[in-house]
This record gives sequence, structure tokens and C-alpha cells, in this order.
Amino acid sequence: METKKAIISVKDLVKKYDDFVAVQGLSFEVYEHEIFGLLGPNGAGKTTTLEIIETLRAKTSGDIIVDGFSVDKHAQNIKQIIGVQLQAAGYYPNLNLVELIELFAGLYGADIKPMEMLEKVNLQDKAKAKYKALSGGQKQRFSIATTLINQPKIIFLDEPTTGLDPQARRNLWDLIIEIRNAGTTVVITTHYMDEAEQLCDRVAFVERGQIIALDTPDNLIDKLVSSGFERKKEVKKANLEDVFINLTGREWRE
Ligand SMILES: Nc1ncnc2c1ncn2[C@@H]1O[C@H](COP(=O)(O)OP(=O)(O)OP(=O)(O)O)[C@@H](O)[C@H]1O
Repeated sequence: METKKAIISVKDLVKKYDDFVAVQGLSFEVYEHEIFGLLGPNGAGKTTTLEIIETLRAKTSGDIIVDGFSVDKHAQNIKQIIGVQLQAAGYYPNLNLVELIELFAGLYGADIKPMEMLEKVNLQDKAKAKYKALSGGQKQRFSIATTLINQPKIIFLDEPTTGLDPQARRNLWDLIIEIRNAGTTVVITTHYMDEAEQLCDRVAFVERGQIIALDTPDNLIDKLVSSGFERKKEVKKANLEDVFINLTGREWRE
């Protein structure tokens, strides 16, 4: 069997906000070239965990190694090999997409061609548009393009498909899979279980700052079924989303 190499290793991570323990001793590994999902209810500690790995937030204790670099000693090296989605507020309102990419490339010292970055996320037709004039799906694709500017080994996507319509979500899944297939490791959070099932190679369920399950979606489902679980209703061969997609097509729109 193929041996998997960990590109992120989190050991006994604890994060306290004053007396409140938001992350309570998390340990997990993310393998190279996988799409790894962090799932769990609101407030479970997913964003806190991601921000600590991204070196954007201080931890209380624990050890984190990202591609051989420790968050304690080599935060700068980690920043150079990761891509993080910026919040919309970080985009200057008067610049168009090409100018924004040029700006970020300048900050990273990255030698890239803005149009090539926009082509990767199918936004070449919007090169001269301002960020605020984009649809929800286009905004998400643009922000994914910005994570790729420094040609990172790992990108972090925090709920990238929230609020998107079914086509835009599926198109974004295809884009994320392409990025993984091109060799980038992807760490993603989502509240959509169908998305995690389709997209993630492995998922960790986080609850109250602890990991309560970690495996491939298939193994987790098989385990539940073998424990005697059965759905109450017979499952239909399609769902309402399939009807929507079938009626309105899968092509890019917006
Ligand atoms: N700066 C902060 N100060 C105090 N408490 C915080 C801070 N940031 C987060 N928390 C608390 O830590 C807990 C974990 O928050 P976090 O944002 O990591 O959860 P999450 O799993 O990402 O949730 P969501 O799914 O809603 O994004 C929550 O109870 C939150 O209120």
C-alpha cells in the first residue's frame, strides 16, 4: 500500500480564550496532496485551529509542524508555502481583478501572470471588473485564485461554498479537485456534508474543541452502517438538487 506523507502535523493543540478552552488537545495529520475536511458545528473550534496552523493566531500549547517547519520557530517559512483566503474586506474597492492580483503578487514577490491566474478560476472575462461587481460564486473563485499566487504547497479554504447556488458549488468543487490534482494539498472547512462526502479524501469531525472521528467519508459511513444504523426513509435515486441541476444545466454562469 502507498505510504502517506504528513505535510501538516498537529499534536495536542490547546487554545484558551481567557478561561474558555476553544481547542482541547487536538491531534491530527494532513497528508500531502489530499483534500482534508474539518467538519463540526458552529463554534467547535475549526477556524481557530486553521488560523493557528496558518500562523495567524497564537496557540496556548501543543506542537504544529507544517512541511517540516514549526509554527513556533519558522512562522515566516510557513507563510511562504501556504495560501490563505482573505476576507472580502481585504480587497481594495477601486482596483480591478488584474490589478488586485498584481498587488498581491507584488506583496509576495511572486512572478506570475495575472491573466493566467484568472484563467485558472475561469474569470478571464472579468479581468477588468471590480471585485464588488462579481457574483457570489465569482467572488469565491477570485479569492481562491489569490490563494494560489505564491504557488503554495497547501491552501486553506474556510467555508468556500457558503451561500452559493448548486451550480456554483459544483463548479467550485471541480476547481478544488483540479487544484489538488495539480499537486496542492487542500484543507477545507464546510457545513455541507454532501460537499465533504464528494470532495474530501479524509474528514475530521470536531466537537467542542476535540476530534471525535477522523477517516475517509466511505469508512465513516460504512462504520455507521455496520453498527446497525438505517435511514428511516428509503433513499431515492436522486434528490431535489439533482432535479435543479438537471433542469438548469451545469455550465458556468453568473
Ligand atoms: N477572539 C476570540 N475571543 C474569545 N472567544 C473566541 C474568539 N474567537 C473564537 N472564540 C470562541 O471559540 C470557539 C471556537 O470558535 P471558532 O471560530 O474556532 O469555531 P468554528 O468551529 O470555526 O465555528 P463556525 O463553524 O461558526 O465558523 C467559539 O466558542 C468562539 O466563540
